[in-house]
Amino acid sequence: MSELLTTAQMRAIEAAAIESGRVTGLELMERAGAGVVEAIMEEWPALAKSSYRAVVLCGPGNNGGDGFVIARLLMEREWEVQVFLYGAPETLPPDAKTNYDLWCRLGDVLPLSEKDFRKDGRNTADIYIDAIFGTGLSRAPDGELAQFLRHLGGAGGDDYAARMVSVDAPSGLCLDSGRVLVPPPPEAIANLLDARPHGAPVYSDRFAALTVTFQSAKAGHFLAEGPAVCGKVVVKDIGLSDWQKRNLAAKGETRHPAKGLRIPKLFMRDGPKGDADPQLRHLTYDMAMLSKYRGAGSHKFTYGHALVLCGAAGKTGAARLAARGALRIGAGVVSLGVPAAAMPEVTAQVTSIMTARIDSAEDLHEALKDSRITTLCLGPGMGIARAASLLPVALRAKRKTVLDADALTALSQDPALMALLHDDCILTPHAGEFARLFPQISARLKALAISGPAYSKVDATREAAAAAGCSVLYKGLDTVIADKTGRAILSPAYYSRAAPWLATAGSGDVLAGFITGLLARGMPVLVASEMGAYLHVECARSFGPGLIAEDLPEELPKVMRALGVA
Ligand SMILES: NC(=O)C1=CN([C@@H]2O[C@H](COP(=O)(O)OP(=O)(O)OC[C@H]3O[C@@H](n4cnc5c(N)ncnc54)[C@H](O)[C@@H]3O)[C@@H](O)[C@H]2O)[C@@H](O)CC1
Ligand SMILES: Nc1ncnc2c1ncn2[C@@H]1O[C@H](COP(=O)(O)OP(=O)(O)O)[C@@H](O)[C@H]1O
Ligand SMILES: [K+]
Repeated sequence: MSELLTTAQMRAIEAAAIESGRVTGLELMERAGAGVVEAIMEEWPALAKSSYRAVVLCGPGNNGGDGFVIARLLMEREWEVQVFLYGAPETLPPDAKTNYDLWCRLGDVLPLSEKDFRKDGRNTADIYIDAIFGTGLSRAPDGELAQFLRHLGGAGGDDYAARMVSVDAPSGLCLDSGRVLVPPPPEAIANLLDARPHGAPVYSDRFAALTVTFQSAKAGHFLAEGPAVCGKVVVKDIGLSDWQKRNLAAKGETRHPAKGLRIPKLFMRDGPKGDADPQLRHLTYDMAMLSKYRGAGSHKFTYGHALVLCGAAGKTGAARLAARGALRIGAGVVSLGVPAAAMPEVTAQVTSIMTARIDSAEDLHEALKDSRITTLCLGPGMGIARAASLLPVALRAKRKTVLDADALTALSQDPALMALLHDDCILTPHAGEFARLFPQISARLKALAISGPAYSKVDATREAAAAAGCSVLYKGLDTVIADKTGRAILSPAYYSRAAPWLATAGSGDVLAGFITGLLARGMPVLVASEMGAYLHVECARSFGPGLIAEDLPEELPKVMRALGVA
């Protein structure tokens, strides 16, 4: 687990460090610049062996200040360095101005314009440093600057991405939301190189080969367009971990010393270890905790009985996939609740999964008299009408409940059903289902991001969970899981964890099954959901090309063993 920071949290941590008197802003800037140079040499070891040519593009704030440090450090390595500045030197903040002055003893600074930049073959450098905007981006770049960024983004046919190193963020990317900010119409429309219905982003594709950020990755590196434009993200320690740890209030929030803001923390599972933060350990289990008890006295019901409600004949595959996922992940007993007419189809297909005839709400009510059924899963292949008829009984039973697919559609059509959701429910919508369930939140998320911090998928998922009164797992390559109190975990399938083979029919059904199985085993809802999402991606990565949904549960034994589950 690692923590993802918002820009406000980063500022709060930096302010706390500087206020302590143990470090100055200038020292932090020097460490940041040195971190970028180090990351460049690690990424391209050949560059460390000789002197090359760099172009450094500096902006009007401290991101630009980092740029002047980088320019100086590269020149100390006898590189040829060309520096451009967007904005006036006299308005640079103090630390950036100090580094500007230091650089001016070594070389020139040219005003940043596309014309000057392209003159004299300046697009032939070995490395470009994008130090225009970082965490201080407050609105979309517009006018000539937007034009210039589009040029850097490859709009004019020159391709800089393979040699571009962004400091903290590709300039124009909102580090809270991962949205590339877009200048408002009509200017965006006038500048369109690539006409889109809602205006063109400043740039829309891969922008940098490497993005070097400081202390912790920011949410925007892993959300929305962030991964596409950052290339690769490297985090460099600049010595703020004491303050990052201390800046934690009892409920897992960052305090903002200046404004008294309380910002809930955001975690990302990026490995099998869960020990992110002592105060949140209950949320962040190690994978090893999936092991089954080795001593005497445990039996199948120790690991819970999950009931997966199945749809009509010809539509039972989705529920069977979910049930198989729940069983493989370690639920003690898994049953399918099957309509009579679908029973022959289901029984012909399953062996270790049990079946129970459930035609009606009364049948479900009867089945739930068995208190050993701890967990329910409704939705995959169920049909909307069947979901709507079984949901009232299922929700009133107050078991741990996973709601996916048709159950989500049924919920979105009936506010009375929504009102029955409770703490132990988890909704697992993809973007289309999310839009049906939470149309206003979804519209806000889809709107153009013009100013920062832009509304993010984390904001949207937290808001949806609060509105629904239960937990929500909003699927995608940047899956976000939140509970109604605002606790949130990001489960990305990006960068080194990319899992494109998951884009296959039925993979969402298996995810619902994984979460169902973990809930049956007794895990809290948020833990089961984030662990299920993590294992889902791991199974896809482990299997690789050719993956179909059936393979996901079958890959679990190998994946769990590799993650230390005994
Ligand atoms: N916070 C920290 O702990 C540290 C920050 N450092 C660097 O400082 C950066 C943050 O510095 P700042 O807060 O000065 O912010 P930035 O340097 O990212 O940008 C802020 C400046 O850009 C202007 N601006 C914002 N959006 C604009 C737009 N669309 N068009 C034109 N101008 C725009 C603002 O008015 C302000 O002058 C970080 O990204 C990082 O690179 C590092 O030096 C080390 C430590
Ligand atoms: N390209 C991709 N990379 C990583 N994960 C993906 C990708 N495409 C889809 N997924 C994941 O696969 C699952 C698909 O679920 P869903 O949309 O409900 O599909 P289905 O209904 O076919 O099962 C989600 O967990 C989603 O996050
Ligand atoms: K930048």
